[in-house]
Amino acid sequence: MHPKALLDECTALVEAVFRFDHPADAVVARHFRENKSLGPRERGTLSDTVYAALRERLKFEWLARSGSGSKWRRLAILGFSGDRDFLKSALSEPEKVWLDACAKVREDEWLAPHRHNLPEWLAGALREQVGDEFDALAACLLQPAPLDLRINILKTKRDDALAALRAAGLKATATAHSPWGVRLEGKPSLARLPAFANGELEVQDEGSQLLALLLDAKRGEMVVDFCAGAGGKTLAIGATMRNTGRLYAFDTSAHRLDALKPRLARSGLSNVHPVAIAHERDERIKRLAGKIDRVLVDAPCSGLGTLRRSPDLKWRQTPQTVAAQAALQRAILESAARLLKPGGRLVYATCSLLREENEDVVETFSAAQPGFESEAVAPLLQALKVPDAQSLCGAHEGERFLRLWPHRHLTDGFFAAVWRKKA
Ligand SMILES: C[S@@+](CC[C@H](N)C(=O)[O-])C[C@H]1O[C@@H](n2cnc3c(N)ncnc32)[C@H](O)[C@@H]1O
Repeated sequence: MHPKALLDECTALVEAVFRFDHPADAVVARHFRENKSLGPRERGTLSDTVYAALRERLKFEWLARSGSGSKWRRLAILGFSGDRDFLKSALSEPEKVWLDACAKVREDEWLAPHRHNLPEWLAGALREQVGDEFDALAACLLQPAPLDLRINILKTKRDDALAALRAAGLKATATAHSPWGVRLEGKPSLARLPAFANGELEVQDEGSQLLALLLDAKRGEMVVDFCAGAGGKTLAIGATMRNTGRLYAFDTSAHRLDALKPRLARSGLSNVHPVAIAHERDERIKRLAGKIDRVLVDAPCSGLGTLRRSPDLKWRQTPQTVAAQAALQRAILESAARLLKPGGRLVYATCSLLREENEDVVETFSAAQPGFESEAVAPLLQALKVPDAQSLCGAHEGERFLRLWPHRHLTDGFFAAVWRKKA
């Protein structure tokens, strides 16, 4: 594509994504569907440019106050991910002069928001939690996430998977904490690998793998994945159950559960039962009350632990949306808890970094439910032979909760708490 046409296309996509009426990945995917002639390299430039503009929005908007042309074009120029000379061949002379001036702004001229690129309410909440580590956390959230895979333990061993990936020319290493994880360098295309087609590998962040591990579901048990979505954790849990027992995958989105079906077929699991529920108090849940050994509540949340992958969330979430999520999280947790039999394990998890969706929800539940005993996470992970389990649980919280931070653990941000239902 001609440089001028590609920059125009980037500008249009930046404008569409910055309406923030839909998730950025959905807007980008729709643009690609509607423009089938775009090649892989052009698609790469378009999505990288849009994501760069989302990540560094405050810095770019500040720079874009000078210059000419539409704001969206200036953001697209600043975020443009392709070759510099290629970009310059699409620019007018005044734009080239402006871009050179932008490159000369010194580090000490930036104000704090231009460095952290977070809305003030979120920067304040994170600073309160991590203190001196705030700059490291903010810098980490501006980087793209690595590509993690989970091996299907029903079909392969990690060493064999690593050897196969390396033989295919990929740079693959074992993840530091998850026993099932493989981290890949770069953004290789995975579709062509036979190990994907035959269900030996799935894409899943290392942190997400640790949540499924923490449930510790066993052979022959009755287990519920209450907010299963497209089944990232369901697949891992089904494999730990060695394809025995019964694993219900509940979700209010039938659409998301539909996306689980081809993944299930690839995985070789036949113990999973997807069930679309109307809401968390659905009749079908009541029928299973008191019969379940383990329940995972991977609650709908702000997703602010995944900003490396979904930087639009920091602009789409507000204190009001977070408060609404927290209310829903409390309702789901309370309802899901009714499923457990005495001695059963309840795991509450989010991919949020905010106390309001994590510790606060947990404290409210514990106070209202004396029949549930809180269990410290670090010893549970140690028993599961997770290396450095204590370091994943945050010294300040007395190792009670899993607390994964992108800058500390190089995973997405995750939280988990565990209870045992008293006999
Ligand atoms: C964090 S996502 C789940 C991700 C999934 N567990 C995975 O590992 O891929 C939260 C899910 O909760 C679902 N959800 C929202 N409200 C719900 C409710 N009231 N009851 C059950 N699930 C709900 C959403 O549709 C969404 O799929």
